[in-house]
Amino acid sequence: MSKKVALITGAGQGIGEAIAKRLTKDGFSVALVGRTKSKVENVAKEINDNGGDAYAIKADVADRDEVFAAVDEATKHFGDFNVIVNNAGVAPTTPISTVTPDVLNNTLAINLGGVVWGIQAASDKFHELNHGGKIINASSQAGQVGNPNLTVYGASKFAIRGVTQTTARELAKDNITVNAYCPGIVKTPMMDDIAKKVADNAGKPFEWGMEQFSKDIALGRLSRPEDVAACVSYLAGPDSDYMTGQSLLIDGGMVFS
Ligand SMILES: NC(=O)c1ccc[n+]([C@@H]2O[C@H](COP(=O)([O-])OP(=O)(O)OC[C@H]3O[C@@H](n4cnc5c(N)ncnc54)[C@H](O)[C@@H]3O)[C@@H](O)[C@H]2O)c1
Ligand SMILES: CC(=O)[C@H](C)O
Repeated sequence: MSKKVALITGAGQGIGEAIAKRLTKDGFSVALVGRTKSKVENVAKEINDNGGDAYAIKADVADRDEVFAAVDEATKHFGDFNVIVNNAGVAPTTPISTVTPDVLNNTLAINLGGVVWGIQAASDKFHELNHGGKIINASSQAGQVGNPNLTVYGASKFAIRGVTQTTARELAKDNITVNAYCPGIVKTPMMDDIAKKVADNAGKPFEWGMEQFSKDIALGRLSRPEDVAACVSYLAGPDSDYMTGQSLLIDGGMVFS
């Protein structure tokens, strides 16, 4: 039986890389999408060198045409298309006084636009292939509770939960599920960058910046990209066939009042 095909955006590092490797372990062929071709090519090579079936595609998720082209290219390469993980995102640190039209528009174009174009391209492809599929979106704990200094980022992540619910209701009749994952504080370049900027703004060391986000974690440790990938593995697999419109909080034991 041929392998199922998953496309992961932002797969050149961090959580996206971990998802690509986990879905490979789960038996998927994986298309890795990123703005920087060399980054996704490096991850694809590592996966293929270890017996996987990976293919790298350059695309900017803020560009609707490039997202549609990436889904078409993945389908042409592998011969089918079953799962999309709209993982790519950016996380500017924006105390409210610093928000500019460019930061707002650019962040929403990537974090929200990238998810909307991914949902649109994937659902169109599932209809064309005359079968259902799974759409999985990256939200965040910052899309469940307000984090100081993350107004723009948090707004985009709250929005993804709404888009997940609306499109889940629209697409359910075609056996297409739409869910989101909401990681807590995960040790990746994105999180390091946020912690550094928050610390710099306060004139404090990097460790203080990270502490501002990790002090609420009951387990007392940051999440790892592979912890998030385990949740996406569930959402991409048959055990979640009955679920849609959900935003799963994988918060590393953060306890929200
Ligand atoms: N790290 C965390 O603590 C955390 C927590 C909750 C949610 N998330 C979410 O998980 C996802 C991955 O986060 P991460 O920590 O791995 O981030 P990261 O910055 O380490 O990696 C993100 C990847 O996405 C790519 N990317 C960014 N903009 C793109 C675009 N326009 N087109 C294509 N690729 C693009 C980047 O090049 C990078 O390779 C993001 O959506 C983020 O919001 C992260
Ligand atoms: C701070 C946070 O929740 C991440 C970046 O989504």
